Amino acid sequence: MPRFSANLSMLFQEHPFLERFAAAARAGFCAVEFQFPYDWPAGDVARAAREAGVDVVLFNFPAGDWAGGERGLGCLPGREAEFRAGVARAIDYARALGCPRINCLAGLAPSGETAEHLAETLIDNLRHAADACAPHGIAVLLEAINTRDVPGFFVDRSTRAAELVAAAGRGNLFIQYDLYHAQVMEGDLANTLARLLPQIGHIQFADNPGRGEPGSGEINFPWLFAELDRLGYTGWVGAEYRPRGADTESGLGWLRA
Ligand SMILES: O=C(O)C(=O)[C@H](O)CO
Ligand SMILES: [Mg+2]
Repeated sequence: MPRFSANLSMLFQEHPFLERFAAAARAGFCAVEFQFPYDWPAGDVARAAREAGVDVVLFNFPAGDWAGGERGLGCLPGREAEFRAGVARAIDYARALGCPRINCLAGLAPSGETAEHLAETLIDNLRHAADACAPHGIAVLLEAINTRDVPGFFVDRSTRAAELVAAAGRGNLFIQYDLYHAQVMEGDLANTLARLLPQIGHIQFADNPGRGEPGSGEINFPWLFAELDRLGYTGWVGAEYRPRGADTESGLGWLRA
C-alpha cells in the first residue's frame, strides 16, 4: 500500500491545529501535511510534529487574501513581489519543519487578462520558486483545482498543470495530482496517473461527490491504491477529505483496511 499522510487542515479538525499532529500519530499516520502553517510560529509547528513523531511532507505557499476569496497568487500579474515574499517565507517554514515540498496555488484568473499572459506570469513565478527552493533540496508543486468548487481557478486540469510544469522546465518542479479534483474535471484516473507519473511529486485524495473519505462516493480506492503500487509510485498520498462522521477516527476504515 502507498505511504499515506494526513492533511491536518481537513482531518482531525475536532482538535486545535497544533494538537492534530499527535492525533494523527495516534491514528497510525507517520506523516502529515497541511494547507497553511503561517498563523503559528514555525518553531511551534516544528515542535508539535517532533513531539508527535510525524514527518511534515507538504504545505502551500502563501496564497493571498484567502478570507477575502483569493485562492493563490501564482498567475496574478502585478502580484509578483508578494508571491516572491511568500516563497521566502515558505522556505523558512519548510527548513524549520524539514519539509521537502511546497505546493503553489495558481489562483483565480482575473478578468481583463489573456490566458497567455496569466500562463507567462505563472511560469515565471514557478521558475522563481523552484530556483529559490532548489538549494534547500525542496521541490515545488503545481496543483490543478476543480472549477465546480472553485469557479475561475486558472489551472483546472492535471494535463494543463503538467504542460505548465514542463514549460517552466525546472528539475525540482512537479505536479500535485489530487484525485478528487481530477475525478471532477477529467475522470480516467488510472490512465492519467500512468501517463503523468514521471511529473507527479505528490498525490492527494478524497471521494466524489462530496469530498468525503474513501467509500463515501464513486471512486474505487482499494483498486486505485493498489494501482499506485503497480505503477511504482513511491511518493506520499495525502488524505485531504472532509470526514463525514463526528470525528476523523470513525472515517478511517480505508486506512485500517
Ligand atoms: O484544495 C486542495 O485540494 C488543496 O490541496 C489546496 O491546499 C488548496 O486548499
Ligand atoms: Mg488538494
